[in-house]
Amino acid sequence: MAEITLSQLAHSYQAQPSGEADYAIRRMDHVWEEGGAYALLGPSGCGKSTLLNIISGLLAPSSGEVLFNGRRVNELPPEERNIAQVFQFPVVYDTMTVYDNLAFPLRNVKTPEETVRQRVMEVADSLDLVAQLDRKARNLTADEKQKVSMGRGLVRDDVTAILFDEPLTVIDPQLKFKLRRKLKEIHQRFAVTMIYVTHDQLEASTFADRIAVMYDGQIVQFGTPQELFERPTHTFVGYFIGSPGMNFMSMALQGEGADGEEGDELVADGQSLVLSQAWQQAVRKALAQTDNVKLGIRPEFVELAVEMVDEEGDDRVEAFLTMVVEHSQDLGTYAIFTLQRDDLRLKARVEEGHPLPFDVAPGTEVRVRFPAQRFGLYVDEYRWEVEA
Ligand SMILES: Nc1ncnc2c1ncn2[C@@H]1O[C@H](COP(=O)(O)OP(=O)(O)OP(=O)(O)O)[C@@H](O)[C@H]1O
Repeated sequence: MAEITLSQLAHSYQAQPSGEADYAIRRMDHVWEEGGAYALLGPSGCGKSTLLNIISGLLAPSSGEVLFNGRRVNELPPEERNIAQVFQFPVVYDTMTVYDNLAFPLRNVKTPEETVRQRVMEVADSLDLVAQLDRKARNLTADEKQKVSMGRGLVRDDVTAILFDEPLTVIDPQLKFKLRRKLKEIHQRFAVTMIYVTHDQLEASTFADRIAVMYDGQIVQFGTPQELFERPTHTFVGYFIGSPGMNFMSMALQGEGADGEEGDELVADGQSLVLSQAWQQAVRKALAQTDNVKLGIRPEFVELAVEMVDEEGDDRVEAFLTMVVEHSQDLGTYAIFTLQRDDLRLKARVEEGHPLPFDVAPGTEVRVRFPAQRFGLYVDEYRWEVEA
């Protein structure tokens, strides 16, 4: 096992990259601590497989270093890096039995047969493969074959890390949940560093203690599932994590000031928004630097009221405005309301017991309130902390 450090790492598949857009991995520094259960989460094409292949040595980075326990391994070929990799599709020897498939990585490094037997039985037990041990791999279902692939990754206890590249793609949906839990149990049992690549947030959060969210060749946030949900540090994380994702309102100054300069009224997607003093100051400061300023709030934290309340004196609330329910989606135990006012659209999650019914009539006017602590200010897509 090892700590894996990526230092000033960058990779382009082009021989002569001319700009940032030509890089599959933009310059990054990152540390995967020894023994951690990590997920690398991001949309298709963001660079996840490229990053795994650089760690395992299948691909040499254009620049930067990969270090295992502080030692540079750039020059080491994959077989000397001791990384176990499990791919999307099963890699098994069809003519061998399940037992021999699982034993293969151990026998390869001349492990005594008694140890082989012990480890194979332990891994087969963890993955519910004991009953299949004597069967030829070619007679297995796709699910079972992928379990054997995983088992081959897990069987050696001297590996630097195990990298899983979307390992559950071929697995039956009903089994996926079970296998994710299994992998988590196995992590606890064997305490090996695991990096699990996926584009599925549920898969990432059931498996990992910490998730690295990747977007456009960069890790834009590294944190616990709760941190990613509660304090996304990049708009992409807000949008990608959660269902539906975070609401973002583009901020601008409106009206006409003296000498034809831009006005002084703060608007959110064209709507004037009553903001507390601290937030007004922060948004104005950001707008003095860039046009790309957004306020973000998750649908779960948007508060709705049908009656007017005295918000001015309520220091729990950072901002409020009046909107209309465009439509509602009843999802059984909660509902998602789409709220609208001219160009501004927001989603709000409404729980059972709320004074508004899930089938609220479209056109109903509601008071929308944004609680303090739940608001985020995003400047050029990155979060700024606001002292409220
Ligand atoms: N061998 C290659 N040659 C050229 N470009 C490549 C190669 N492999 C990947 N790319 C490009 O590099 C970028 C990152 O691809 P990568 O496969 O690492 O992403 P990913 O996040 O793993 O995507 P997916 O989830 O679809 O596998 C993409 O723009 C992709 O088109």
